[in-house]
Parts: sequence; C-alpha cells; structure tokens
Amino acid sequence: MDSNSNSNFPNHNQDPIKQNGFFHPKLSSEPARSPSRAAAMASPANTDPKVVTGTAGYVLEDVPHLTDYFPNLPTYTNPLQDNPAYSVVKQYFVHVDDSVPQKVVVHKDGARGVHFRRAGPRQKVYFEADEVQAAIVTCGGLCPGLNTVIRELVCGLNHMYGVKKVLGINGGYRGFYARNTITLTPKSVNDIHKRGGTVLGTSRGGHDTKKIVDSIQDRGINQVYIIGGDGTQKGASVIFEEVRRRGLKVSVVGIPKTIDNDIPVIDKSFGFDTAVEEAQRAINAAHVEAESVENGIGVVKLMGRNSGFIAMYATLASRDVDCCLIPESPFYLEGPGGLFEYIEKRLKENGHMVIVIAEGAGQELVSESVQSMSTQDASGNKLLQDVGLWISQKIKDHFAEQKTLPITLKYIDPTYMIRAVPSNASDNVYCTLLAQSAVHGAMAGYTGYTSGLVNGRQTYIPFYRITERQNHVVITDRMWARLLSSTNQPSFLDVKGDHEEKKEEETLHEHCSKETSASKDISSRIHAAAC
Ligand SMILES: Nc1ncnc2c1ncn2[C@@H]1O[C@H](COP(=O)(O)OP(=O)(O)O)[C@@H](O)[C@H]1O
Ligand SMILES: O=P(O)(O)OC[C@H]1O[C@](O)(COP(=O)(O)O)[C@@H](O)[C@@H]1O
Ligand SMILES: [Mg+2]
Repeated sequence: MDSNSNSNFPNHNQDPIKQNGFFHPKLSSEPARSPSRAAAMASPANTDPKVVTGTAGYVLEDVPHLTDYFPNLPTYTNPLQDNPAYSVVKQYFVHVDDSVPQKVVVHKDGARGVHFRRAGPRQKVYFEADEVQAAIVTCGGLCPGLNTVIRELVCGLNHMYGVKKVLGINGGYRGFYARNTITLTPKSVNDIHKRGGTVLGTSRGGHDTKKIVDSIQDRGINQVYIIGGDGTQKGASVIFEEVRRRGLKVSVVGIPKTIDNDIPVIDKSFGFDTAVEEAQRAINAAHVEAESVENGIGVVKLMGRNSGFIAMYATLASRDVDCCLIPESPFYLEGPGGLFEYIEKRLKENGHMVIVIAEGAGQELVSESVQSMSTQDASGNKLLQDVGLWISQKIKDHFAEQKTLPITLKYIDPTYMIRAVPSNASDNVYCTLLAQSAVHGAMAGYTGYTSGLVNGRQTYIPFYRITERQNHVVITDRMWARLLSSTNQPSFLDVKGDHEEKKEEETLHEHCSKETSASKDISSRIHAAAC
C-alpha cells in the first residue's frame, strides 16, 4: 500500500487549479449490506457537478472521484509501472492536470473554454487487483463493436491490472436481478471480436435502479462497465447516483454505444464507421438495380431514429446517391421544389436515381397518411413507421397516376443486416482504446463518467454532459451543405424556415439547447466562468 503522492504526479485532491466548487453535503442513509461497502467510512456525498476554472476562461468539467466521498482511501502503485510492455513508454502516466478542449477552433482573444479530463493510466490506483470484482453489461440496440469492447475490458483488466474477477451480466439491465451472470476470462472472450452482436445479450426496458444496485452490492461488484446508448447512459447515471447515495466504493463507468451517432460531445461512436461502410453495399446494390432498367429508382433505408448521420455519411461516401433524406431536414413530396419534381428531373437527365432515407425521416408525413400507432418500445423510444416502404409506395403511386414516366422501383432495407456485422478494423482499434481508457479511469478511482473520444483524444466526460441532449446533424453546418452540393437535391427550404433557425441556435448555444434544468444551471455557471 502506498498513500503518498509522487511529486511529479500530485494526488488527485491536490489539483493546483482553483476549484470553484459549489458543494452541498448529502448524508448516506443506507445500511451496510455487503463487501462492496469500503473499509474506509464514506463521508457526506457531494452531488454537485465538479466544475473547475482556470485562467483565460479555462473550464474543466470534471468527473466524480471515489475520494469525493471516501476522503481517506488508500492508494497503490499502478502495476503498469513494472509491466515490460509499458514501462519503456516515456511519460506513460497521464499528468493530473492534462485535459482536452471541447473545441479546437479558437480565436486569438477567445476564452479557452470547456475541457474534459484526459483519459489514461494514473501513477496511483485506488483498487488492488484481488479486490476488484468487475461487471460488464450491454444494453439497447445492437451495434458493431460491442464484442470488441467486452473483450478489451476483460483483457485490459486482466493483462494491465491483474484483475481476474470479471462478470458478464446477461441480457441488459434486467440481467442484474433477473438473469444469471457469466464469468469472463481472457480465454473465453478471445475470439468474440470476430462476431457481430453481443455475447452478453441485450435488452430494452427493465431498468430498476434499486434492484440493480442491490445486485451490485450483493455480488460485491465494485467496478461496473455499462455499454449502451443515450438511454443506457441515463440509466448509468442514476445507478451512479444511487451507489453514491449508499456510500459504496463502486466505480460506475459508461461506454457510449450508438450506431445512430446520436450521443453528444464525443467525436463519434464505435461501430459508426462500420455501419457507413456496410451501408455502401446496399447503396451499390440499389444503384446496380436502378441503372439496369429504364427510369430505375433504388430506395435504401438506413438506421437513424432522430439523427441522420449514417445516411449523410453513406451518401457522401458513395457518390451514387441522388437524394438523402434525414430526420433533421423536413421534406415534402408534391409541387415546386418537392421530391416528385426532383425525381422526374433526375430521371429525365440521368435515366436512373438512388434515394437514401434515414428511418426517422418524414415521420410526420407518414403519420398523416398511415394511421399512427404512436406506440413505444420497452425503453420508451417512439416506434417508427416504415418510411422506406411508405415513400416507395408514394413514388410508385405518383408516377402511375402521371402515366408519363413509367418507373421501376426497388426498395432495400438493410438496417438490421448493417448493425449485426462485426466491427471493421478501425472500429476494432477504437473499441480497444475506449475499453482501456474506461479501465484506467475506474482503477484510478474515477466514477460517474462516460469514456469518450473528444477531438481525437480519449477523455472522461461527466454523465450529465452525455445525457442532456442528443447529437443531431446540423443542417446549417458545412457538412450538410457539402451533401446538398454533391447530390444536387432540393433543400426543401419551404418547410424549413423555423427548423433551420432552431438548429442554428443549437450550434451557437450548444450548452443551452435541450438541457435538463440541472444542466441549464451548470451551463450558465460555465458560461459565466468562461466569459
Ligand atoms: N431515463 C432513463 N433512466 C433509466 N434507465 C433508462 C432511461 N432511458 C433508458 N433507460 C434504460 O436503458 C436501457 C437502454 O435504453 P434504450 O433506449 O433501449 O437503448 P440505448 O441505450 O441504446 O439508447 C434500457 O434498459 C432502458 O430501460
Ligand atoms: O432494436 P429495435 O428495438 O428494433 O430498434 C431499432 C432502433 O435501434 C437502433 O438501431 C439503435 O437505437 P439505440 O441506440 O436506442 O439502441 C436505431 O437505429 C433503431 O431505430
Ligand atoms: Mg437510443
């Protein structure tokens, strides 16, 4: 055991940057249940976000640390220090003051702005290898790379820190209390990255915070790795709050998974590149079908419930797409500037065309003509109508009525095929770094964070930043303009007026949009600090 800090690597709590902490204590009222309560006594939990300010408008949106409520936790030397693979690396351990800026484009006199704590190994750790009982769970929809993240968590814990006890929770959140667990070892996960899906299984719904935390406590789990999308991260956040309220020495770590790329702050989610690559195969097939007949139209539906990133990037990558429709950009069918007029023009010019449509696009139009069921899935996500089928039928009906342009339309729905594939090479590397960063953070005593890539660097992001809003394609940004210029499709501006203004505002006031009241409060304080 080693409770002294090396002078080069100051103790976590001796951060030289001024803490502007607005802390109010909360006492834990939970009786002791199990071994996961730390030997050291928990002190009143500080539940406010940790925001640290520095000079020139520097703001660090820090993540919680176990020492926030266990002030006297013992520390241990990081075993990586003696690991032959890592000991040769110059400056292997991350400096306590390292942080990563949220925005890399700055002006000469501008404030330095918001930063996140840099991920990576610390010189001191807060868990001994034998003490760790880790658990891994996957929740929500499938995404390429889930198995790679599971594999690298197990191998990272074992090979880097000597942790032998890793449990897999079966079937998502409800698996904590309703299913058996499986023991995960480097041997048992050795090959899983070559398979799609998740070896642990997944589910929607079933998030019962009390039962989940009871299970964490009863099983003596002290590191929880929760892999999932926006809904899952909200679940992870409430698990963390409950763990902290009960005063448990448990690190709660989120790993962002979203094929739709709808999680904010991070550069992109793992599996997104694989999805875009796989979508090319469907677009190619649609193009081959369309160009093989007279006035051929290929329609491809891609995933993207509220965010059209897969459709946008697949279109930009392919160059065979003539029109890309996404949820963020409302469109209309009839009249000048509408989709039918554009299709007619394109067929006359080129003899064929390809349309890519994200599943969440045009839902308001579908509900107008199809009787809306407006039901939700078990997690509360709105169930969507099949817009691909709907638009294909609308196009067929329109040209059948016109009788001037006989078309042949083929509709391809590759959505579930895309998300079920194993991750590609670059996503595999990404998953590995993400998992290792998550492990380093938990071993270093950080908790209540999502591990994520920000401007190409691995960081620890507080849960509230991840859960406060969704990431959307901003149709007033350059990327959407590039798409419009590459497809030459109409911008459907007639119906966009209000929507565009709203999106523009979102970009300008990133912190203020779609925030919870808590995060609004935090944002205003951060803005005040940064100005
Ligand atoms: N607000 C929330 N609070 C707690 N748990 C949630 C919340 N939203 C979703 N969850 C849980 O997170 C899990 C995954 O959510 P879901 O929306 O299906 O997928 P994803 O995390 O991929 O977006 C589900 O088990 C669901 O019950
Ligand atoms: O898996 P389900 O329940 O059929 O839901 C399909 C949805 O899952 C997704 O693939 C991923 O959504 P989540 O991020 O919420 O898991 C969406 O693109 C799609 O709308
Ligand atoms: Mg989701």
